[in-house]
Amino acid sequence: MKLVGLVGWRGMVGSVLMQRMQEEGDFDHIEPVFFTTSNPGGAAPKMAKNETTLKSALDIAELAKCEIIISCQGGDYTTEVFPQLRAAGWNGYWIDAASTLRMNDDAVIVLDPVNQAVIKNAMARGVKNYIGGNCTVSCMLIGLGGLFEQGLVEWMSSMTYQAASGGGAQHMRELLTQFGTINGTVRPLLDNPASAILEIDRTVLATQHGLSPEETKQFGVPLAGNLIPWIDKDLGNGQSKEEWKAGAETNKILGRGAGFAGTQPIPVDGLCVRIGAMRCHSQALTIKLTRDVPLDEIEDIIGSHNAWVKVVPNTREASMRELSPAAVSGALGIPVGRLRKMAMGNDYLSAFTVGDQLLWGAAEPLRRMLRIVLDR
Ligand SMILES: NC(=O)C1=CN([C@@H]2O[C@H](COP(=O)(O)OP(=O)(O)OC[C@H]3O[C@@H](n4cnc5c(N)ncnc54)[C@H](OP(=O)(O)O)[C@@H]3O)[C@@H](O)[C@H]2O)C=CC1
Ligand SMILES: N[C@@H](CC(=O)OP(=O)(O)O)C(=O)O
Repeated sequence: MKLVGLVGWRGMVGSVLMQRMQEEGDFDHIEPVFFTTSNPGGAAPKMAKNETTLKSALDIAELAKCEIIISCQGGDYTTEVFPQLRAAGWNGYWIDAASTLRMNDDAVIVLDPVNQAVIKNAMARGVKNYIGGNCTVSCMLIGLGGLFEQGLVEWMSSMTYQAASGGGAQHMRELLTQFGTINGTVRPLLDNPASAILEIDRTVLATQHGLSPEETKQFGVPLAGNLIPWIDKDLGNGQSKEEWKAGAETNKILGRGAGFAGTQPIPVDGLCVRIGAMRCHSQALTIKLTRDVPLDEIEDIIGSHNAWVKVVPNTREASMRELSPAAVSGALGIPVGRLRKMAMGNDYLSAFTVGDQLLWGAAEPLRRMLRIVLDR
């Protein structure tokens, strides 16, 4: 059995990956070696077989024994360790959740229900670096992959509603702490049915403005009862890095644009907004179709693309029940709804989609890439 190094397995993304690997029986097919940056020599988790102690994730010689390494440890780790490993002559498969290597020429962004051909082609060429995509992009493509596959997207605008988990575990905790503080200050008023709603509102606002530096350490500003219309770095041209990824990564996943001779990129752009959801990213999409296709055909194309996408009828009841973070959290299904032709013309389509950003947005594409490598 192949030695598979697992780095970052106890973090938030890593824990979801471990859970999915157990559910799918992936450990039956590998000899796992668990690495750590903080506790070398400690006990490996129960999925360990022969190697029951944790190895140092900075030990290049130990890492190099593995034929495949999966890292969910983060970008700083990849930046530090990956070049050293390759410099030491390691020629194994590197499968990574971090964005560090995504746009490199010798790396493929993996989302096999959408770009299996790109992955297979790269494997045939000897490419060894397979990187999970940005969570918003991956969830969008599992939902709308059918339209891209059929060449129906001329351009797309995505307006996102991204969960706290995108920032990491501490961000989720901070969101809940803020909700708790705010609730605490208005609790007596809420308990009194005769209290004035404007007083409650004033108290909430004063509490948001008065949150301590400790309570806004991760986001920098309140997120509870609020939103933040900027995610990731400022690129200096008015666009956030998260917004740039939508176009850059979508096209790379699809095998279009720069690096893919004879293809033109599909413009994908919009605004990325952080909201107070826990772990599901949602997005409202405006899609300019390359031609006017009847709505029932569009629903068929979207719904039949893969096993996880589900078309939600464009009704109030179905949208409220099936098209929300609370409905989708913890599951692999990607609902797509609010499908309708827009006032701008019959070749303008609206859509809304929601995805668990820790599953299709992070862990699942890596897990499936491991199986592709094992099955090759
Ligand atoms: N968060 C997200 O939504 C997404 C993240 N990613 C990528 O995945 C990387 C990892 O993200 P994420 O899982 O959120 O990071 P975490 O902060 O949850 O975990 C990263 C590492 O922190 C260490 N750690 C320290 N304290 C703890 C603790 N109390 N519990 C668990 N681990 C701890 C662990 O390393 P050790 O065991 O060595 O101490 C762990 O592997 C990101 O940097 C990013 O590159 C990709 C897509 C989405
Ligand atoms: N930036 C995403 C999470 C993430 O980790 O993205 P990436 O893998 O592209 O760095 C968010 O904040 O929601």
